[in-house]
Amino acid sequence: MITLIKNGYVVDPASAREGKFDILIKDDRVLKVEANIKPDDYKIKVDKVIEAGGKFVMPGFIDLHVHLREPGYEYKETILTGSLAAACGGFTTICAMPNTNPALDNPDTLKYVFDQAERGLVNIYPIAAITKGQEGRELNNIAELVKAGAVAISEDGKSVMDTLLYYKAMEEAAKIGVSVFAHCEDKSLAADGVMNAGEKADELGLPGISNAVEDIITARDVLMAKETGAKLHLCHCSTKGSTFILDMAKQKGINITGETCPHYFTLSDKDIPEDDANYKMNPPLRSPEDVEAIKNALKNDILDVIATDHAPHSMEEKEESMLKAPFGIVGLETAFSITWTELVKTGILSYRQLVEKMSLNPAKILNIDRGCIGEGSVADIVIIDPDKEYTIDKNEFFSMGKNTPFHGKKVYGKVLYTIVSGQVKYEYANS
Ligand SMILES: NC(=O)N[C@@H](CC(=O)O)C(=O)O
Ligand SMILES: [Zn+2]
Repeated sequence: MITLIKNGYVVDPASAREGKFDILIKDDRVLKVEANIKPDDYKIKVDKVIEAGGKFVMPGFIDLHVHLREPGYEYKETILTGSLAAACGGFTTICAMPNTNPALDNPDTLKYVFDQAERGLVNIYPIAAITKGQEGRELNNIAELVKAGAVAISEDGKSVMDTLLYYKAMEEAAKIGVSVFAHCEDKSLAADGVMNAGEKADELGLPGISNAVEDIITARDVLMAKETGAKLHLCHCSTKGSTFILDMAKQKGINITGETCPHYFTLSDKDIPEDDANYKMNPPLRSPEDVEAIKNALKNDILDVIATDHAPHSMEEKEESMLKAPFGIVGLETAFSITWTELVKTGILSYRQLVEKMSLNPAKILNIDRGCIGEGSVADIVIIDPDKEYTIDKNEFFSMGKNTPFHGKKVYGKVLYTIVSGQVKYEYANS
């Protein structure tokens, strides 16, 4: 199968290519990237031509932080529906977090995820839990889980509060060379908080979560990464303090990367209109000052990754008050357009930086051969109309989760095609 993508504006930081190019794909691989490819010159018969007409062509996005809810919470999302949402959002690879039921803490459950993923539309890589049942008491056999296909280890949903246990996990991770994805939250300090501590929480009469809840564990985890030599990746950074710690750690040569999510550079706690659980996620929406710090850290490449933390829940669960509803919002189908609108169109990020943070850097962190459009690389590609304006409508999501604070938001940037291993897995109906 030979596919030719013609006249795309290619942005590929890995090869330092940016400009008008054609891309020739043979089966699952990129064969050639050149201006004005004439297949006849290579005596090649093209089966499919995609006329990109100047639209953006980028390496498929890679999401390091997705909750697929399977096994155990299929009423919220399944691996199949999550993968549909991913393809629609331009993601060709997603990482599944381990807080399922049972947790991804044993090879059999990992195998179950891989089996389900076969039916999915995109590449799905599981992240294994650090402790048995994510209960924070007993370490899993990390080597065995990595051998079974886990691309990273994480206790996401919570922190490993037992410092000695986490230290041992980091030592083991360092030995094996697998990344540790850290959800930084001091549970005792967070207490029963449901939103950012501050005026808005007071106004709504809701218990708050201070920045220190995140910053204290961020500092602890960074220090442990320094001592153990583990590769640490900070999940969903939301505070000014965490970006400061990340910056310092990088300056000291600690092996560390950091991610944030679109909601943390778009919304602050001031934007929460009322007690509405579509604005409830962990960590919470912070102050406008934190939002500015997150944007600056992205601009200055202190934050390396934009992930979604796609966390679907059922309508019934999210119709509850903020006190009762579970933490989390969906993000796979809105991440690109929000990032494009809020950061690229405003000049905060360049095209190159967007691709680095949504594709190349995640690939590097996972140590996988993706995130680029070089000759010989896997043909995971997304084609985007940067000028298409539309209104986010949760009812159009492929995801089973409709829990988003972005319903009704006007955005730019529509995914036209998502190509996984040379095959078109999603095509926008009106393109
Ligand atoms: N982020 C959230 O608010 N929720 C996540 C857990 C997590 O990523 O910490 C979930 O699993 O629902
Ligand atoms: Zn988390």
